[in-house]
Amino acid sequence: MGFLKKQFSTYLLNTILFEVVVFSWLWLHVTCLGSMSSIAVSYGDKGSAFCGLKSDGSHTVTCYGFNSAIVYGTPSHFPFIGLTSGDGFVCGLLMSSNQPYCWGSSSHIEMGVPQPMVKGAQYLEISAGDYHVCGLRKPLTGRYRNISFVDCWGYNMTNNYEFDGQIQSISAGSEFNCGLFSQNRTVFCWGDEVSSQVIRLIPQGMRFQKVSCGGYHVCGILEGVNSRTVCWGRSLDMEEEISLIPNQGQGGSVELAPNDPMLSVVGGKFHACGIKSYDHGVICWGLSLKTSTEVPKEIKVFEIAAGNYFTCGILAAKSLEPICWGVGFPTSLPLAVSPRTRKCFSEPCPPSYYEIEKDQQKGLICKDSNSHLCVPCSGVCPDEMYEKSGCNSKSDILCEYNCSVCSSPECFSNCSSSSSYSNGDNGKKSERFWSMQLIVVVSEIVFVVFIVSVVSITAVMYVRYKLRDCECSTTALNSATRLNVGSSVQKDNGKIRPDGEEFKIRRAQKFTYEELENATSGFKEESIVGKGSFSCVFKGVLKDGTVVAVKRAIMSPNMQKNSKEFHTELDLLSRLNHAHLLNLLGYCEEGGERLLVYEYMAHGSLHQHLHGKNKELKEQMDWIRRVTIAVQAARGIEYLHGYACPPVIHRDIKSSNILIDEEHNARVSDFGLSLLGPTDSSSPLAELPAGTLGYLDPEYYRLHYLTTKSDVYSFGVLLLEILSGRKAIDMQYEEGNIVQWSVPLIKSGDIASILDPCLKQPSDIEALKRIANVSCKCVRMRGKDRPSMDKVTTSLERALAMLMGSPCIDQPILPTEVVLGSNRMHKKTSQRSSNRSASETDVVEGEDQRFEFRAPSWITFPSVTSSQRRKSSESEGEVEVKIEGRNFVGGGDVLRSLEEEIGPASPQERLFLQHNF
Ligand SMILES: Nc1ncnc2c1ncn2[C@@H]1O[C@H](COP(=O)(O)OP(=O)(O)OP(=O)(O)O)[C@@H](O)[C@H]1O
Repeated sequence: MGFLKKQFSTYLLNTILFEVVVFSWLWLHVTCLGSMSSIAVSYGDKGSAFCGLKSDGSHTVTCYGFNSAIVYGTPSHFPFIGLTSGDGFVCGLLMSSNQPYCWGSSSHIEMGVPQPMVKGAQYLEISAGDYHVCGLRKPLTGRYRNISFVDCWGYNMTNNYEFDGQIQSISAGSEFNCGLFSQNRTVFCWGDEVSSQVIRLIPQGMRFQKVSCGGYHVCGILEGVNSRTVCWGRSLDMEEEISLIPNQGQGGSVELAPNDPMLSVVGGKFHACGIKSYDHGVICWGLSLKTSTEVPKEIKVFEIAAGNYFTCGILAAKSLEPICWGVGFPTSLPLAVSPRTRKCFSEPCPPSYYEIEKDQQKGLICKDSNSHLCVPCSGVCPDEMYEKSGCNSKSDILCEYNCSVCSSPECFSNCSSSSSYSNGDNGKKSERFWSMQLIVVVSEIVFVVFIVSVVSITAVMYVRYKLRDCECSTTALNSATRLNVGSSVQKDNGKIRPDGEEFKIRRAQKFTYEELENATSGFKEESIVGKGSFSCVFKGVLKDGTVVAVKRAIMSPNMQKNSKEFHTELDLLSRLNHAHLLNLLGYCEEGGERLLVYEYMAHGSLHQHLHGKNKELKEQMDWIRRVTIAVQAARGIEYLHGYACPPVIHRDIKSSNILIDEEHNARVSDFGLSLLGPTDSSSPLAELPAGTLGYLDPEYYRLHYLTTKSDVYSFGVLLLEILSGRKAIDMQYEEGNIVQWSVPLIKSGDIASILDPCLKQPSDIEALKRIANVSCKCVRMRGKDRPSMDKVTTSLERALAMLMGSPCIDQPILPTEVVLGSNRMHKKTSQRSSNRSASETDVVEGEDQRFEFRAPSWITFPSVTSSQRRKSSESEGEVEVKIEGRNFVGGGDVLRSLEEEIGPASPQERLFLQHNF
């Protein structure tokens, strides 16, 4: 960008040159609503007025305008040092006594010399606000030289103010005043702060040349060659019922001063204007009334003064005549005003002064007609300009834009506009300029686009890099689920890879078949601890003495299915790590053998405890232990949904998949049916739903709409199982389906009748009531109406705390042992909060579904050979029905309520539902 600009600048330097004549006076007094100057403008109900010191050198004042009290009350014979004005009045600093003298129609300012007056007080400067005027006393000498006094008269201000330190100048705002300390050049303000806040907002550590107040703001010109302007305060009085618009080309806030170097600034009610130091042009900013006239273009002025909504200046080029803009200014001003800085010399102007040209001297008379009327030369040229010719007795310094270092819009526009005025081949130069400018603009756009692209690409790559583990995992699973058993190769995106080669097995150890055979004493019958749909589970002892459970895939004709589930579980368990998930220790894959090695769960499954023949075992499962297990299982599932990356939907939550370790902690097991998500939510479900009868989410079955809420449904059934001690489906009862039986009872408030009769009811069943309510919400027909697992966990934790008699049910009793083996990119946004109110203990209604998706196309459900299978658990001989298809028979009311909620079922679905419920 800089390179292009440089080329452009060089080009401009060679082709464009134009000149700007700059006038400047080294010292001009600042004016505000009424700071002292050779001109003053009054405003208010009685009309505006313009007063100026006559140009004949008499220092007497003449006023014009609509306020007759000012115009006719003008003390025309008193010479004044300077003038100031406010709402309906004008004051002048008398040359004879250095005291203020005021006239006009103000009810706050006395006509004549304002009283009370400190005897003998002489003033260096006076300045008027809306309804008051202040005078800066001449500096004291001797031991009081470091004390300054300011006397004020008028509304709310009549007082003598004492300040430590010498004050260089003062300026009055609407109802406040500011001063500038001579020594450190800092600004201080006093008076009413409420509407302006100018005291609080004073910029710290800045040194000012001048300061000037407006209605509710202050502007100061900073020290230094740049003479930058800084404004602060509130430009807008909220109580004003007037419509204000930003000044043309400038921001709406008066605090946003332009960067141009300034000679002086003045403040109106909501606006400010300044004289630019390099060309004496005027620039205004802030807010003005809609009907305001703009600053006349290309005027050059010696001095300016601001009223409330208008500003007046003394034209430098047109016989020193006044000119005003804004709203409500006095019109037809025939007055020529002498610049306060003019001097008459008998000799030609001395160094740093130059003579005002004769044609501009109309009306400006020196006492001696042979004298030379001189004014001070301007200071130095601003940054973007250079001094083309210096100050001499006949002319001011001449500054010219240095087009090679343009940075401001003014500089650019001046440089460009000058091209059309340069002599010779003007047209061509202009054309070249604009074509060059076009090139520059296009180049800049291309450059910006390039930078944005580079930054975006870098950001995307960085994010991808950070997410690489997550993606890898998906890929691995993707591959795993596509694996074809029976052939030693698999296809993935057209690439042929050796079977299982790319599995990312991190912690799982690879065992030989022989090792596991030895550990289980040759897989003998006595070692079997359980049987699943596709596997037998054996207890075994490894060489190092570790007791393990070895899950051996049943050798079936459907090898592809076995292998698929084997790899799904292998892959999932390898990447998951949580205190309440069953840990995978290793695996073996040799020939047709598929074996997974787990930690051994000494106390079997929750199903065995709840529904086993051993009554003692069931009774051992007291309420606290049951709810503890529920909380732990909930945490495990919550981890799968919220923390695992990618999130995992278990799909087969049931009591036989909740195992219990030596310390009676629950572990969620059996990931054979688990799916990873989320992925492309628009992908249709590839195959049929799977799960276990009684636990299966009806919405998932009906609509194939798989979400984490499907697990929530199953978990709800599990909770009902824990509370009632009944199986999910138990045909020995009239109401065989646990949901159908218990939910109406819970809803009617009859909790006691669903509680397990094997256990004594706790004295306070409130905790169990809460759990029952949670389970009801979990088994709602629509997934989106069910709570998320984190909400369920929180509710259960609180219920457990209650059950254990914890004084503070907001604090979970069990530590949350989330061991994050996978990254937390998918960590839920709604973290459980321990400081929720007790009223929130119930799960939130209408919870959003965080990982709602349709199963992606790459997921293949276990293929179905039989629509319904019976699985016998070796250890308990119980019967559990597992479904993977739709061919079912049976009946029930649930179907009706489901139909009411999610629409009528197809004949096939009706069969399933009738059978299932
Ligand atoms: N790590 C283990 N420690 C002790 N017993 C276990 C272990 N894993 C499984 N079991 C026992 O083996 C039984 C069968 O487990 P498995 O995970 O193979 O099948 P399932 O989940 O019960 O049935 P399905 O696979 O059809 O869903 C369990 O119910 C449990 O009793």
